[in-house]
Amino acid sequence: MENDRQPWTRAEFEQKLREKERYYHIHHELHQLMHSGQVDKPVIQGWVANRFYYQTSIPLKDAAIMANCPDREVRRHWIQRIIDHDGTQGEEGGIEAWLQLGEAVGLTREALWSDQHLLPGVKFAVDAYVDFARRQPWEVAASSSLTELFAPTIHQSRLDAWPDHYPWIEPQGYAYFRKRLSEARRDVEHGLEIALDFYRTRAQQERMLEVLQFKLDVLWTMLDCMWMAYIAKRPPYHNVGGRP
Ligand SMILES: O=C(O)c1cc(C(=O)O)c2c(n1)C(=O)C(=O)c1cc(C(=O)O)[nH]c1-2
Repeated sequence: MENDRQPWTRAEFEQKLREKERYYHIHHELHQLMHSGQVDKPVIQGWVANRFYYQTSIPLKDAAIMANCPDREVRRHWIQRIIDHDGTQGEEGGIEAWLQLGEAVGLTREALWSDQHLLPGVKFAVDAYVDFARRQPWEVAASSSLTELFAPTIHQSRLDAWPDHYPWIEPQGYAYFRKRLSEARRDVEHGLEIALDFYRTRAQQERMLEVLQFKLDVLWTMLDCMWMAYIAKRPPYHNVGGRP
């Protein structure tokens, strides 16, 4: 029977989470094209502009988790994620670093802040992530951030491959990816601890795999939308004269 099944041990459960790497957006064809130097400037610009919406939504997502969390110790820890992105006096943070990435690929700050390049499907996917964090128990929402288990590899791969393929990108643009290498590892340590403590029964553990899949779907869907717009050159309303 469903409830009679043994829970996975912590090590087994962590292994199951790590196996989800197979669906990480590092394997999306758009990321593969970007990684192998096969996209042109407008594609990189489109990706940077659309991802900006994700970057600016992450602190809203983390604030929603904190708003639902009665545990002071957890909040003391979790607040660092908001500071990482929003910055603080003397330490500008990830959103500023992403704006510099925008400038390094030839976009203005105004273009990023105005969302003028933001595709509706990317917006829907990112909003679904923030909405999930607002509605779910804080432990569940917290564990959905665990796609970050796989993020240092993708950040490192950009640092390794992009300067050769895209020499026109100004070097200061890479600070964001460098900064995230250590931040993501630290976030994952805390996120894993929460998830491994919270999901105890086998049914709960399996539910956690679905939560992680939801987050993988968010990331994958963002790239599907960008693929349609920038690779297939079929942005929304392309056959009826473009967006109003
Ligand atoms: O560039 C990427 O591929 C990537 C992926 C992810 C992720 O896996 O969610 C994050 C980030 N970057 C990132 O920079 C970041 O700050 C971040 C926060 C979170 C989160 O869910 O709380 N994911 C990610």
